[in-house]
Amino acid sequence: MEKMIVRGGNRLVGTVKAEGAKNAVLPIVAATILASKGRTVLKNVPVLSDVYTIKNVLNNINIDVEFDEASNVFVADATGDVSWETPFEYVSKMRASIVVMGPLLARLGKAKVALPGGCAIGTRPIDLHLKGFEAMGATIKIENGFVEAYADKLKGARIYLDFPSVGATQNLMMGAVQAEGTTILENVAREPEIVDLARFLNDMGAKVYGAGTETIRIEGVEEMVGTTHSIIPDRIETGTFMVAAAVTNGNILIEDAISEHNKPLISKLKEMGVRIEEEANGLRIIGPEQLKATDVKTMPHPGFPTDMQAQMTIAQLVSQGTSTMTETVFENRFMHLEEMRRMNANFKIDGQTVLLYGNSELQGAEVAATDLRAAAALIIAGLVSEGYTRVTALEHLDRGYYEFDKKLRNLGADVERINEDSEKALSAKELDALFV
Ligand SMILES: CC(=O)N[C@H]1[C@@H](OP(=O)(O)OP(=O)(O)OC[C@H]2O[C@@H](n3ccc(=O)[nH]c3=O)[C@H](O)[C@@H]2O)O[C@H](CO)[C@@H](O)[C@@H]1O
Ligand SMILES: C=C(OP(=O)(O)O)C(=O)O
Repeated sequence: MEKMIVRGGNRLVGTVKAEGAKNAVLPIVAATILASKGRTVLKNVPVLSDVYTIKNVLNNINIDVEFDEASNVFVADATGDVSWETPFEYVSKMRASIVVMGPLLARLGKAKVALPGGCAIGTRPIDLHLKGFEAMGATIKIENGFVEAYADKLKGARIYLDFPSVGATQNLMMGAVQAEGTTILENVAREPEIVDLARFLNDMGAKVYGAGTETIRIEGVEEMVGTTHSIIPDRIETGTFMVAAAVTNGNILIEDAISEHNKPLISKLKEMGVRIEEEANGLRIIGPEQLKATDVKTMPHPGFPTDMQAQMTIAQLVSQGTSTMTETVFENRFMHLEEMRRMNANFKIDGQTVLLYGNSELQGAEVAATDLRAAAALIIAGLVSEGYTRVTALEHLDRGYYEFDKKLRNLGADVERINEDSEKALSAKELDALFV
């Protein structure tokens, strides 16, 4: 097992590049199932453990996949006999695996997928996905932890989502591309990752209109064909570096960052005194000497993203004055703050809202990542804490951040990723020596 050791106190200065977006690539890889003809070539695919999980899911259903880490190119050939069953092993590892259901149902008329269950951030049901498939004529059976769906041919339908769920929007879009007739999806998710998926599907031959708005219309087509597509930059990885620069009084350029995708975060950071400038090849972030307090509420896009909530709370903790953070998307996403208590953070949780008392004098401590964004938030906290912070459970970090330690080090942070056992043997002097 590995842990991240962070020594606080350094400003982040320099250039960092945004990877391809995890939350865009996962459904897009699932969509390659639809291509009964031709190979699909995906570019700008990030090297993340979640990408390997979805790759394994595809391998398991007889799709040929190759991923070249050096070039970030992922190739999928789904022209063979695709199987309808995806094993528990991968779905249990990564909830996003559920998005193979729509493409399998569209292509084969049946799909069997392990029920994903909840995770550290909330219960995460899939009722909206299933209700949508039912409205399109599918029969759903839930048995022994698996959900099975059958429909000789899905039929176009008008479906209103009770909540603009990202996964349900993607699953239903992919189910509808080969359905009979027209599907209208209302109150859908509007995230940039939905738009990227729609572009990809359209390049494969689909007729998807309105992605990025509240209503998506899909005209069913007969056939989907492999294509070439480049994944959009990761707005959450970008946002994570924006916050890291903001709290360290840093000055960094995030190459390939798209400001349009990060509007709510940019607006809040500006309110806190951060300078954000658009440059030809990305976004420059200049953190102030002292951040100002601000109140934030997470919402579906174009609201403030829940995936930036944990990182933002660290900025709020070190800002001047009291801030609030209200989490409306997931019911249990303040777990990182319980860890932050060990780092001397001062806050009070009241239901969905946390009151963050600023000017916290954060102190290094040993803390465990409870989920992916908690991992990034705790490491950012380490950057502005006195002394050493040790962050464990890095398997969460690796789901969504490529070489996070190396990228931070290149920006001047004192961060080392080492084996937990070897760290136990290090004296204080040897720890200091890690960073000279
Ligand atoms: C791989 C991926 O893209 N993951 C993102 C996706 O997750 P995911 O697609 O799982 O998130 P959803 O938008 O579906 O979930 C949002 C809320 O809706 C609820 N819900 C969802 C589906 C359903 O059938 N019933 C239901 O009640 C969930 O429990 C949650 O409270 O969007 C989330 C919200 O922006 C992000 O945090 C995740 O990073
Ligand atoms: C919650 C996240 O991802 P997932 O939906 O894959 O758990 C995330 O990316 O922050």
